[in-house]
Amino acid sequence: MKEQTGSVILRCDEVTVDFDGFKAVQGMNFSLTRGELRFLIGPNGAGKTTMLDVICGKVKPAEGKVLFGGGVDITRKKEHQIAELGIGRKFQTPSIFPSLTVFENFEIAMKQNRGVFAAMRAKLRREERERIAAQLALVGLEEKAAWRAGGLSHGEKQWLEIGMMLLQEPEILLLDEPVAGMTDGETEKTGELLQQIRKTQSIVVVEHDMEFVRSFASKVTVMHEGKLLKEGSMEDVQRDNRVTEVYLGKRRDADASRSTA
Ligand SMILES: Nc1ncnc2c1ncn2[C@@H]1O[C@H](COP(=O)(O)OP(=O)(O)OP(=O)(O)O)[C@@H](O)[C@H]1O
Repeated sequence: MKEQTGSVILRCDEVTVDFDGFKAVQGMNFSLTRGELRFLIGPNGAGKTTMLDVICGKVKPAEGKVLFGGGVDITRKKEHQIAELGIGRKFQTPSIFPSLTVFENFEIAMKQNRGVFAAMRAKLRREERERIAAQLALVGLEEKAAWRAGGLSHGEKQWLEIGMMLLQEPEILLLDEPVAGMTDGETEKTGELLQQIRKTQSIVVVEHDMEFVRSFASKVTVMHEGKLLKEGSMEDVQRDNRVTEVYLGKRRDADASRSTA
């Protein structure tokens, strides 16, 4: 694993997505290396979520290619095939089982291919228990293993779902606004968790919280109107006039609507 750090794990070449004539993504290039924690930012409607949808197979591009790992073409593969190959997607709303305990949620994630009820009946092997324990510790939910998942805080639910994803052992995690609605403390903890995860996996995060991005990003990709606007360190990105314009323009609009309200 270690010697592979720095090699390309995902490449999107000239991806274009056409929604009935509207090009949500236009000729987008995106490349991710192993062990990277990449932030994908840009104003509303820039095409960020659509890019995640393309990578996980939910949306098929009209043009372009998506290559995974050593160059496996996943452009036309089905969503479940892409998940099996090792790309996990987390959506904004957590998909957990609220009436089951945190531990039971992990148990189901571990045995997902057996179906929910079969998974509940099947006895865990020792190594499976150990993997769950390790995941509980990683996401900081050890002491809440017996809690009903529905009783967790918003942040804890997000961590539970991230932990459940990790039990599937994906090579790439795609996260859409993971800190939306979190407290400052939860946001900080999420950043630290992502830093931990990137030691073994690669992560792409779509994010609007610029404070969070500033604190935890090494490389940032900025999209605007379906295209790549800028890529680099947060400092590089912030210094770029075109990026400032895109964001300031948005702020000016928001200010204008506030002052006329
Ligand atoms: N299924 C769809 N059909 C038609 N248009 C769509 C569809 N999904 C997204 N769009 C449009 O494509 C554009 C890009 O959307 P997308 O959700 O990818 O942007 P985004 O950068 O993630 O924005 P936000 O930050 O607001 O989530 C938007 O104009 C959106 O309205």
